[in-house]
Amino acid sequence: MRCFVPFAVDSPKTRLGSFLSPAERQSFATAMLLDVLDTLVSAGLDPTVLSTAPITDDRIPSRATITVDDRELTTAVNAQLAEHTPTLIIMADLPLVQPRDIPRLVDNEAEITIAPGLGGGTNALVVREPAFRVDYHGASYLDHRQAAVELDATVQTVDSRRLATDIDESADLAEVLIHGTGTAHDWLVESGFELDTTGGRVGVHRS
Ligand SMILES: Nc1nc2c(ncn2[C@@H]2O[C@H](COP(=O)(O)OP(=O)(O)OP(=O)(O)O)[C@@H](O)[C@H]2O)c(=O)[nH]1
Ligand SMILES: C[C@H](OP(=O)(O)O)C(=O)O
Repeated sequence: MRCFVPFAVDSPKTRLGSFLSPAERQSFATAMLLDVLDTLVSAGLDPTVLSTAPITDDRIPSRATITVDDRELTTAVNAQLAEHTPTLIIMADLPLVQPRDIPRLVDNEAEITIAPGLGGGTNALVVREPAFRVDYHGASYLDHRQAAVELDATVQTVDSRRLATDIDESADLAEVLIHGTGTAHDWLVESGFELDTTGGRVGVHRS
């Protein structure tokens, strides 16, 4: 199955801006991308990074093809969907996803399969209906369900904690420290992040 991983090269992860410098945000975003690519390759897929700009990190080309499209996310993804289905679109900020999670997406026969993110985004999507188009941001999980209904397409939701955990805000970093096993986890540890268990909900602090 065709598989695209959208990736914003310039100024990624702005919501982590109070914890990470711009260079660190780029480095951490790349670490998460590496985890996602390793998972996809281990699951037998041949991913393409749908990138806003060329990627200079030499660890990426051995894991994926890189396609550069500097249009915004929804436009770039829809251009790919217009060419061919079935297609898997999976985000680059899902470092907890493991190879065993991927068959739940790609082996599903529904015309639209959605793994929602916490907060209502669309973390992964398999499109088998050629007329379907994405509309990201906001509660895009609901928007994508509605778009499928309007096309009379069958919809399946994949309820998975690992697929749902997109790393957007500082509280999400604790999830990577607790459950992560790959490059993003190691990046946080090497950058001095530790769990902060002093308050109510576990967070992170930097030593
Ligand atoms: N190709 C492409 N990918 C994008 C674009 N914007 C975001 N992405 C990717 O889409 C996924 C979800 O991104 P978001 O969490 O919405 O945005 P972000 O830039 O990573 O983070 P914020 O700046 O905090 O919103 C990640 O894999 C991003 O790298 C875009 O304009 N084009
Ligand atoms: C791309 C967007 O991500 P979020 O802004 O929810 O992280 C979405 O899933 O619609």
